[in-house]
Amino acid sequence: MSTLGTTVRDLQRSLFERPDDLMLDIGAGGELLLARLRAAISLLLFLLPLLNWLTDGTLQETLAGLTGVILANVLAQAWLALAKHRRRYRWLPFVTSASDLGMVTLVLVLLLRIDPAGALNSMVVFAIYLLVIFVTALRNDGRVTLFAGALALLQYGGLVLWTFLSQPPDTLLFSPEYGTASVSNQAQRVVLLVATTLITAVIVYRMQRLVAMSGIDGLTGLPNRALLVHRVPQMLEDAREEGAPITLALIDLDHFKRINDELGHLAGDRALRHAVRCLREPAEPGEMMIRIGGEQFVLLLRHPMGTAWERVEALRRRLADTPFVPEAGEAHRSMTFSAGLASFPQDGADVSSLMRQADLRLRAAKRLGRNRTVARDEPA
Ligand SMILES: Nc1nc2c(ncn2[C@@H]2O[C@H](COP(=O)(O)OP(=O)(O)OP(=O)(O)O)[C@@H](O)[C@H]2O)c(=O)[nH]1
Repeated sequence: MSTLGTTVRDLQRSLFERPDDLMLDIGAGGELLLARLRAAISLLLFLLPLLNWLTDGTLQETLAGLTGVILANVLAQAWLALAKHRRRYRWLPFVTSASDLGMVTLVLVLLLRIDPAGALNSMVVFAIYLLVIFVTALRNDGRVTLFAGALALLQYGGLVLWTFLSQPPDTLLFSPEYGTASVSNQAQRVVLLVATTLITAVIVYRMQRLVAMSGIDGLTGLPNRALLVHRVPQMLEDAREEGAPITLALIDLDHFKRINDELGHLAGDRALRHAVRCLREPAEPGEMMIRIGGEQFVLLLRHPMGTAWERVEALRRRLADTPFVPEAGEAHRSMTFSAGLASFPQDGADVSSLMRQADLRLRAAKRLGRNRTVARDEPA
C-alpha cells in the first residue's frame, strides 16, 4: 500500500511540478526533433492544394487550402527557429502544443461549415488531436501533457457542444459518407481524449523515472558520472557564450579506506552520506555536485577561481568541523577532504582538460599533507 501511495505521489509530482533542469534539457531535444518533423510534414502539405487543383477542385478551394498550408509552414519554421535557439525557451512546448491543436481545430471548424456530421465523424482529423497529445511525451514534462490534453478537450468538446446546440431540435446530424454523428459516438471520442492524456502522462512519468535512475547515484542521491559527460559540456558552452566563469573542483575524501577498514563497509556508506550532506546542505544557487565514483566528487561552481577557492575552503572547514558519528554513543570520527581546482576557460576549454588539470592539483593537495584546496600548479 505504501508503495502504491509513493507511486501516486511521484506521479502527481511528475505531472504538476516543474521537472529539473536535466529533464527539461532532454525535453528540449524532443522539442527540436518534433519541430523538424513538423517542418517536414508542413512542406508535404503543399501537395494537398496541388492535388485539389489537378483533380478539378475549384480555384476558391485551392486558394483556401494554399493559404492554410502557407500559414502552417510559417508557424512550423518559426517554432523550428525557436527550438534551435541556444537559449532554452521554457514556454515553447506549451505554445507549440497549443498551436498544433489550434491548427486541428481550425481545420475542423472549416469542415463543420461544409459537412457538420462528416467533420465530427472524421477519424483522420480527430486522430491528429490524439497524436498532438501523444507526442508531448517527447517534452519530458507532465505539465505539457496535461495542458495539451485539457486544451484538446476544451476545443473539441466545445465544437461538438456548439454543433449539437446550434441544430434545430430533433435534427439528425447525417453525412452520406460519414454516417450519423450521435451524442454517444462523440462521448466515446471525449473518453478517448482523456484516456490518451492519462496514458501519455504515465509514459512521461516512466521516462522521467528512467532518466533519474540512470543519472542518479543510489547511495548519495547525487547525479552520477553520466551527468558529467552529458550535461557539463553544454554548461561550458553556455558559459562561453555568456562570458560567465565556471570553476571545477575535484574533491576526494581523505583516508577513507581507514573508515571502511576500521568500521566496516556499511559505516563507510553512512560516512559517505554524512560527507555529502555536509557539502550539499548549504548549496549555492547554480552549484552542482556530482559523485564521479568511490569517494570522489566534482563540484561545479559559477565563480572565478578566487571566489571558488574560498567557497571550497568553507566547505572543507565545515566538513572538518562536523564529525561523523558511526552509531549512537560511538566515538566521533573527523572527516576531511582534499581538492584540486581548475577554472574555465583558463585551465581548460572542455571537461576532460579541466578534469586533468584539477586532478593534478588534487594529487598535489594529497602530497602536501591532505585536508587542503589547491588552485595553482605546485612543483612536483
Ligand atoms: N563504504 C564505501 N566505501 C567505498 C565506496 N566507494 C569507494 N569506497 C572505498 O573508498 C576507499 C578509497 O580508498 P583509497 O583510494 O585508497 O583512498 P583513501 O583511503 O581515501 O586515501 P587518500 O585518497 O589517499 O586520502 C576504498 O577503500 C574503497 O573501497 C562506497 O560506495 N562505499
